Amino acid sequence: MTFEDLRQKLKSGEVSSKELVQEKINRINELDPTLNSFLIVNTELALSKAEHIDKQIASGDHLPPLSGIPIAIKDNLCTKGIKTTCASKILDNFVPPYESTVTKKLLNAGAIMIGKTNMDEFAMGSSTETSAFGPTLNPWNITKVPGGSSGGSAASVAAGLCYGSLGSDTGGSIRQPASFCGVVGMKPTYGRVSRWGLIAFASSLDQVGPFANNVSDAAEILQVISGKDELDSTTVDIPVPNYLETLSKSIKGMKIGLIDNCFDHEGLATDVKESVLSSASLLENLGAEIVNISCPRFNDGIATYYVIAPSEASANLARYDGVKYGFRAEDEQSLIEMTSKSRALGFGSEVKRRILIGTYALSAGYVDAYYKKAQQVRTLIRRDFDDAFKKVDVLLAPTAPTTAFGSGDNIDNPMAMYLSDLLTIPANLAGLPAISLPCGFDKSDLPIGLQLIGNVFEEGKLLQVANQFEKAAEVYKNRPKTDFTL
Ligand SMILES: NC(=O)C[C@H](N)C(=O)O
Repeated sequence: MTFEDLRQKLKSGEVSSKELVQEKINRINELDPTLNSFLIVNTELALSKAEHIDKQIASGDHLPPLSGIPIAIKDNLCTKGIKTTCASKILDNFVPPYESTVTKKLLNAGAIMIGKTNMDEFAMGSSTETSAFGPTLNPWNITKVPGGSSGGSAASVAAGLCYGSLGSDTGGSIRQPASFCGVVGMKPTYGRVSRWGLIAFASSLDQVGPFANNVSDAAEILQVISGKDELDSTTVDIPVPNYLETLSKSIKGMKIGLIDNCFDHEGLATDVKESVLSSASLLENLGAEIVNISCPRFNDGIATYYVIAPSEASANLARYDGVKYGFRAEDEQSLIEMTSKSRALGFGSEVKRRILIGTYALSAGYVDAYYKKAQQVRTLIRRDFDDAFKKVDVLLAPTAPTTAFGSGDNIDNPMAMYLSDLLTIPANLAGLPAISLPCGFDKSDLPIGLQLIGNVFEEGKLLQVANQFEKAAEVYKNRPKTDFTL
């Protein structure tokens, strides 16, 4: 069911919002003890909001678009009066006194926040295994990871525990879990969506975006959360187009570029390669022209990102000093001791690794060799994209080199874990919008993700191509068999 179907059913009285919420809560109670995709479920609040909306529907009020629809929120978005932990021990007791802009916009659009979803600690990871509150499992196969860092947001949509969710994407954290869990996930252009109230990881890269069961629902969520925000000076004052209006336009004559540098990687799984290439043929059948495009610096993205992102993280995470908020170590004799101990006990090992790498890359004597050099390569990567978009409308690549890997497989091997972001990172470094949507399954029946990358502020084109693909490929008809608790 799409949001449009739900709206019709709510309007005709075939179903009430309270029933929708209750159904999701029952499903969470049944499946989430296994999946662990939620950190908090707002049962009382969600049900009372639903009752209120049902009354408004009954009295014939004209209601905003997402009214009565249960949506989940990644736990790095501040929610007023509701604990927001970033899946870290250091924020375990943090109750924000304010609401993030994106959640405020969703609430104003009538959505019901059913709960806060699990994630890698501070969004650092690609498997949701670095959460201080236990890993999330993949609903397609519970021995596999759901991807990360927004693994809870992806798994909860895939398992039908909510109708859509929000995640954040710094190096692939929306698209890679969307790919692993067989749902749609989109990272908007840097500046399209406000980050006010998003707990910062790497501020020149972080973006908030939607997860959904289908492209039109993702477009609806994006529509609601986009736009200039006085509280985030990095948002850009460019009118937000009506994404739904262009969704069903034909893609005839559109030029789609296959990034050929993506396809010659030894780490690219054969099933993934074949499925993505046959998706390109399907787009060709729909009237698009497929062109080979070279982005020579594409594969340098990963080395660049793992200098820039930790550098920014080391600065952003300096605020967790045991004084202002969060966890504080007891019985220390001096301020320095208290701060070091609070950080030593409060942060997990991946977060510490990033802080160490970032502090090193920014230190006097090394900053030019690492941080400055990485920024220079970042510019070259962006220029490759600028050249590519002179020739094509949209670029096409796999979302991740593999399908979901096994729980525990990469957790002790950070390099292997980082490689999962190989194909998603370049869009973050260049600030470009990108979407992942299901395009097939591998031999073990795990979902494969197709990635489309667009020019700045061309989310509309991405959604249009994605929607046409989705309608033709019908991959979404397969759902995970969530009988793992039986
Ligand atoms: N945050 C992200 O976008 C995920 C990326 N895997 C990282 O660990 O940095």
